Amino acid sequence: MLLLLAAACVVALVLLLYMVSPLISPKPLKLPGAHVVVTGGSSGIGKCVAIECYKQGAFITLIARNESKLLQTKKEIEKYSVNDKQVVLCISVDVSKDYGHVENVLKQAQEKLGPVDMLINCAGTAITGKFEDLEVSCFERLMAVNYLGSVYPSYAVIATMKERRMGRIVFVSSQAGQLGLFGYTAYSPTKFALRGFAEALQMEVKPYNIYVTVAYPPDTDTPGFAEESKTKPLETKLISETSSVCQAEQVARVLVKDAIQGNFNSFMGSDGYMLSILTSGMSPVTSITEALQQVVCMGIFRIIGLFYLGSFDSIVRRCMIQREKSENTDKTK
Ligand SMILES: NC(=O)C1=CN([C@@H]2O[C@H](COP(=O)(O)OP(=O)(O)OC[C@H]3O[C@@H](n4cnc5c(N)ncnc54)[C@H](OP(=O)(O)O)[C@@H]3O)[C@@H](O)[C@H]2O)C=CC1
Ligand SMILES: CCCCCCCCCCCCCCCC(=O)[C@@H](N)CO
Repeated sequence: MLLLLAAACVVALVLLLYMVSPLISPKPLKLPGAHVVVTGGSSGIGKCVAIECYKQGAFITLIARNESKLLQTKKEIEKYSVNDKQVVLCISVDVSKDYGHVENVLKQAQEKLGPVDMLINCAGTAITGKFEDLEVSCFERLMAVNYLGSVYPSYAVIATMKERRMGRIVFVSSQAGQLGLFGYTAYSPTKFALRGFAEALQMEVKPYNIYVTVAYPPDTDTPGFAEESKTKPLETKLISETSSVCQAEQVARVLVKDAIQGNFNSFMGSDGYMLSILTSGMSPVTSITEALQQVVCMGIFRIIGLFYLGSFDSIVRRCMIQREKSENTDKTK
């Protein structure tokens, strides 16, 4: 009897250890003196992320295509220096085209500023429209920029990070990478893809003390967002209004904090919180409180989510009826 009890205790202890081991929080990354690479660093969220890291004492490499925009942003960032050693390096490259090119420029950056401590994959773009209205080439282009454009820089830095047994890699997904919405047939899959990639990569690199973060920002006031809004279908606009437009500085602050702490999930606001719990699936956890919240809240958030889905369906239906009506009146004219 005693033996049985002892065996049960051992089994319980082993099970507990298995459950708790993935919950151990990593040691925060120290930003002062660190080398942070930000792709898409010349505009919007990427620019604010670069400023946030620079303010905390990091050395920055900005990556984007347009050189004059890069130089202008470099000047802007340099206003926030906290010591006279800090450097902002600019590199013009398309992250989505040629892997060899991306590898070369990252090698150059590491020769100048040392090995990369944190890579933030922010380069990306959105095209919205009804499925049949989008050109087929959009699907390839968005996958290339948003997905492969994050894989290539990560591939170029991972070996050194593993050797050094430290590092952070951040992927900027989107709330549209947590649920598919009207108008986002080309964009959403690229952001979902980042999540799958990040989960697989995190499992590989965790024993090397490298932590991966996926950020899911809501609509954010940036030049990219302004551009996207010009051609957005009415349905997408109305559905998106469910959650408010954020400031890029705010998104950047949260993202950098989560990346430093090594949190897998980075979200903002109350719907961001609900979505992240609801879509946590088999993604890694980085704290016991996070795990508990997922276990307790998932069911109730699903119920709330069903109301959201109902309202989205009704928006789409109303827009369709409206459109058909106006088409009919056009015909009778
Ligand atoms: N704004 C929003 O509402 C949201 C945005 N996001 C995501 O956040 C990221 C940043 O968005 P946002 O700040 O709005 O975008 P912006 O359009 O304002 O900035 C995009 C940046 O990426 C660079 N970039 C674009 N394509 C490439 C490329 N092929 N190679 C290298 N650099 C490139 C741009 O520079 P250049 O053109 O000179 O190359 C620019 O620096 C994107 O991944 C976006 O999907 C996620 C959720 C919401
Ligand atoms: C319990 C569940 C709550 C669910 C709330 C859902 C709210 C949905 C709003 C979706 C907004 C879409 C953001 C896309 C942003 C983006 O990536 C583009 N702007 C890129 O430029």
